[in-house]
Amino acid sequence: MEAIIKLENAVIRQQQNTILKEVSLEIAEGEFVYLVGRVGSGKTSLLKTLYAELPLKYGNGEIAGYKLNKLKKSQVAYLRRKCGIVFQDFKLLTDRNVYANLEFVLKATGWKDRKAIRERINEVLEKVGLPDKRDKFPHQLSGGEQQRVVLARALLNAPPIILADEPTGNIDPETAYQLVELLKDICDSGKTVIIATHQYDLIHRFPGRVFRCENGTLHEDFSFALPPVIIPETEAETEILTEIEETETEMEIKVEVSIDAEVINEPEKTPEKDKKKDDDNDSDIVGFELI
Ligand SMILES: Nc1ncnc2c1ncn2[C@@H]1O[C@H](COP(=O)(O)OP(=O)(O)OP(=O)(O)O)[C@@H](O)[C@H]1O
Repeated sequence: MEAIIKLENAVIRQQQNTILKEVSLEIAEGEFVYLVGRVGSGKTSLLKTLYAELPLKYGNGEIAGYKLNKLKKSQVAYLRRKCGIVFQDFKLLTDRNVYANLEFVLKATGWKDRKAIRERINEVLEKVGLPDKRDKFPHQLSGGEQQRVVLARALLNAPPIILADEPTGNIDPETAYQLVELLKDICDSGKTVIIATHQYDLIHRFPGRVFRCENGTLHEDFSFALPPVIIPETEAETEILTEIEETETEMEIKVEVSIDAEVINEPEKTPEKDKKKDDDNDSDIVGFELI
């Protein structure tokens, strides 16, 4: 499939400082992608480069058909319409309710017809599961609900790409799962989703491609393709998992004991001349006899 995001030997910079270099990646339409890495490793800078808040001066980059290194000022707004942005610092406007927050964005992007605006706002609020919160002000919503409204706002112009920087940063684990599940559903409807996160449990629960910012560059990280950690949701699941863990531990102990027994019962094979040396090194076997 054709890549909707492409970087080739790109240098990601903040002011005059190089944050990441030799960055190459290709992301296809409809992919679910995580960006991980330590604090300050360059995740936000990379996302900001993708939506042209930071300029790309060295290397090549293309997003939704726009060439990042040859971008004209007049194209920036059009490129940004291709990206729904869920960033911590793109907060909701506190002086107006949810509906007015969303209406503001639609009007700013050229929507005029009141009926069409109302229908679109109802659609996105429905999508994020908040149709009954349209009249609430941001301070009347929980952190998770506010993040959903931010996501609804990102979806307004039906962008093919969603860029989310730590979208679950300030919300509790269960609400975080619900938000990422929503992002996954959005991805399954054909959009490309990139999430920068420190929460690896999200990756195990909702697998995707993972890229890691490390040592001043970016590489794809395949270690998350290991079997997922199962997180119990109900008391019954917790009991089953505990039982499995206990059985596994019991089996491990049995195996260890039988191996120990074999070691202890094994006939002496050491030639006489080496016996003294072996005896000196066998303190661990003496320990087994205590079992
Ligand atoms: N506006 C700025 N001006 C100069 N340097 C900056 C600016 N913003 C970030 N940096 C620097 O760029 C580097 C990468 O920061 P960035 O925010 O991209 O990292 P990050 O991986 O997103 O970190 P975190 O996990 O904390 O969000 C850091 O060394 C940071 O200090």
